[in-house]
Amino acid sequence: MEKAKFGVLTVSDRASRGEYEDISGKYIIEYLKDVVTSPFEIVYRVVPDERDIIEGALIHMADEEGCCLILTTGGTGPAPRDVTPEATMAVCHKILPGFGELMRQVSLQQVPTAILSRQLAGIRNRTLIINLPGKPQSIKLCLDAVFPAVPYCIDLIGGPYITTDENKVKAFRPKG
Ligand SMILES: Nc1ncnc2c1ncn2[C@@H]1O[C@H](COP(=O)(O)OP(=O)(O)OP(=O)(O)O)[C@@H](O)[C@H]1O
Ligand SMILES: Nc1nc2c(c(=O)[nH]1)N[C@H]1C(S)=C(S)[C@@H](COP(=O)(O)O)O[C@H]1N2
Repeated sequence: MEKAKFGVLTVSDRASRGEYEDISGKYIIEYLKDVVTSPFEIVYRVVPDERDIIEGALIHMADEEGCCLILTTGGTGPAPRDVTPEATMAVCHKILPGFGELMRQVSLQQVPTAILSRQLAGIRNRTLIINLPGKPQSIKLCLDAVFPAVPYCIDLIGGPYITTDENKVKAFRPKG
């Protein structure tokens, strides 16, 4: 079975400077280890809220490392330095609006300020990129909502066959 590579990109000025621990990126890694049962390795990076650096990291993870999936956390809000969606849009060839719509919908049940997140998802060649908010408590909620569709999306872009622990996330493949 082909070993998948998953990119985890934390976008945070303060975490990148070491002013606080990157809890969100670590939660994402724990989530993947908990849920995904097919073989994979993680490519992990923490970068500041700088559009060029975020784009460079996304392109490196997609084109050089060959990640089939990149999960970003942070920088999706309306503050002047929040530019993760712009960087994601710039490197993607297709946008998948359903991911952001669903994640905001489930997040709204947790906090009314979920509408402030401009998080989106898109495809760069054979890589699916998904933005998650920076708040650690948003990670599981957002991933639980969208992850059932992630393995099939990776099938459709020609990536490795991803399987999950069905007790945690039931991957849905329309063609069975
Ligand atoms: N990677 C992370 N690990 C732990 N907590 C985080 C992380 N990213 C964000 N947070 C928390 O969520 C809050 C809102 O996230 P947001 O991405 O807007 O951060 P921010 O205030 O712009 O921080 P930064 O200066 O690090 O970019 C932060 O103030 C912080 O408490
Ligand atoms: N599930 C969930 N979504 C959430 C939040 C949250 O606490 N939980 N915080 C919101 C807030 S307050 C902001 S400003 C935006 C953007 O956060 P970011 O800049 O850290 O990505 O995400 C929103 N989405």
